Amino acid sequence: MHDKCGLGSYSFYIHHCLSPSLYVQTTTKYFSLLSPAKYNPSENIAKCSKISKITRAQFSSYESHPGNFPIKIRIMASLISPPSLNTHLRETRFFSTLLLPPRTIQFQQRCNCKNHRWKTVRCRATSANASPPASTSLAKEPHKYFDHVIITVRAGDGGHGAVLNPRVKLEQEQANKKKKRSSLKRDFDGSLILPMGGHGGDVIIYADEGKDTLLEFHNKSRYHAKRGGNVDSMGVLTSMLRDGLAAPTLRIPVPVGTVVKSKRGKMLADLAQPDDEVLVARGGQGGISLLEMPQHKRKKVMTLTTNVMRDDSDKVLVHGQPGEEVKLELILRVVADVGLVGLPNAGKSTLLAAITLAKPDIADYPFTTLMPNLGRLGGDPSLGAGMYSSEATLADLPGLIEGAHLGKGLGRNFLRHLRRTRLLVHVVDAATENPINDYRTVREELRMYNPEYLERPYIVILNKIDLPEARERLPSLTQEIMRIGSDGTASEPKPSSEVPAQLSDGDRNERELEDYPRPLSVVGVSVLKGISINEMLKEIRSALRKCSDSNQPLAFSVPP
Ligand SMILES: Nc1nc2c(ncn2[C@@H]2O[C@H](COP(=O)(O)OP(=O)(O)OP(=O)(O)O)[C@@H](O)[C@H]2O)c(=O)[nH]1
Repeated sequence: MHDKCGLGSYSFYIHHCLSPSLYVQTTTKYFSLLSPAKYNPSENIAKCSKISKITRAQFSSYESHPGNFPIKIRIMASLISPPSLNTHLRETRFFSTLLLPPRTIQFQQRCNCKNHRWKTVRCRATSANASPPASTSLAKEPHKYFDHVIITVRAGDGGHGAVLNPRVKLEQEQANKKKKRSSLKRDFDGSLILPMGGHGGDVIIYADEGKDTLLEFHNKSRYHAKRGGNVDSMGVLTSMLRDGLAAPTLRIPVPVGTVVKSKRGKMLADLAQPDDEVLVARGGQGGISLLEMPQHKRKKVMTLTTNVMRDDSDKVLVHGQPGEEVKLELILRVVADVGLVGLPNAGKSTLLAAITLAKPDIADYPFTTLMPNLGRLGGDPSLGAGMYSSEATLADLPGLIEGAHLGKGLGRNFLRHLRRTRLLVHVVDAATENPINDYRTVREELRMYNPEYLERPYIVILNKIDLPEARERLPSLTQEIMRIGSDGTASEPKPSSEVPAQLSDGDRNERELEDYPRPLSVVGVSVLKGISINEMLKEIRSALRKCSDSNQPLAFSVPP
């Protein structure tokens, strides 16, 4: 609960299921101004009757998370049709203090039992701008939340124009005109250029290299840009009047590789490069200013300017336009050239730490890695100018186990992070009971997720050859792995875009692991003890160059 709440929007977390016929009954004298209001789910809006000075209040944004409480209802209170700008400002200040502080709120819900027609539901109120209570599961299980979130953004409303009284200004100006001197600016058609309310702030989402995950958006899922400034006037036309200040654009940073979708699933942008950005909500336009004239003077003044307010309906033009509000789905797809896959404990994180500056968690228990870790692999200086072609970003993904595609272990959601990779590095623990079986298990899980992954070029790293049982088996394991797969396509990988055209879905499902390409190479290493690391690096770099030569889809363009 937050003490500081002004005029604006509030979130009510209701720890009970609510029926659609919801009536609001509040306990504090402040909120009782809003009651009773009927929530209408079909329109998603409910208007309060005009009570006291609050002329409009509405429910908006009814969000229900299936099987997951609380239900969130936002109430917005605002004024309509202020008689003039000055009174509007006074009233806004008045309400800001009047609404302090809403503490508890009771909702009454229709009850099924005969004795009680109404059931009272007590709720907590927080400011919509403040963070909702931090979810414990978010802290305990970040891997479930780091790459997907739904947020709501609202652009700023336009600032209000002003209703101005020209008093003697226009007559004065007429006299000045005769002397060829004018203090008021005019448009080409002769109408006065009167000040406008400031434009509401837009909302932009941009890719920031400093961000890794979408976790913070689970704590704060609503973003509001500021509203434009009102025209600062005392209601009198002077040549000193200025436009209201435009509100700054609200820029929301997200990790590189974030896909922005509208709530209906329409793709808005793929922010795959640093500083890529997308405008997601436009701020409202500022209101215009008009001259207020008594009826008998109107005809005369309208010969001088068209900016004369004719009737009450013109007042709408003085109000700033509301800013757009949109619900967005953010999906993070890690941007990496190389994806490390393998069973838990195979040594993927140790490998990443050995060849890049990344510092992932390493431990001898499964699922140490909960979220993808990224590391940057430098180019090979011996290649001269071509060294940049072997630079790459490596992503260490959480381990896969048999049945991951059915949700076992950490599930298979991480596999979406392989989508942008152009090379896979399959790490196999060569010291286990049956490394070939382990290898097949992971390949099978990849196939179940997306058969296209098996057509990507890949190399196999047989790890832990410092251990005697692994060292002895290395030649036979290498041979056996090279036997699994078909010829040709691995050494000359086809662009992934070509593959769906060649194969129908039915064909893909019937294909065995043996029908997919063989690895480009199999290398035995010990990443912990530093055995054959250089040989492994050579293979990774040469595979990367082959991918570039064959125009594989790149995670992002390699620097020239
Ligand atoms: N003997 C030996 N142990 C290794 C080697 N590489 C890694 N290990 C050990 O294997 C264990 C697991 O290593 P990780 O790098 O955490 O394995 P991972 O594949 O990232 O595991 P998850 O995070 O569960 O996916 C750690 O105790 C490492 O010290 C190696 O070359 N030789």
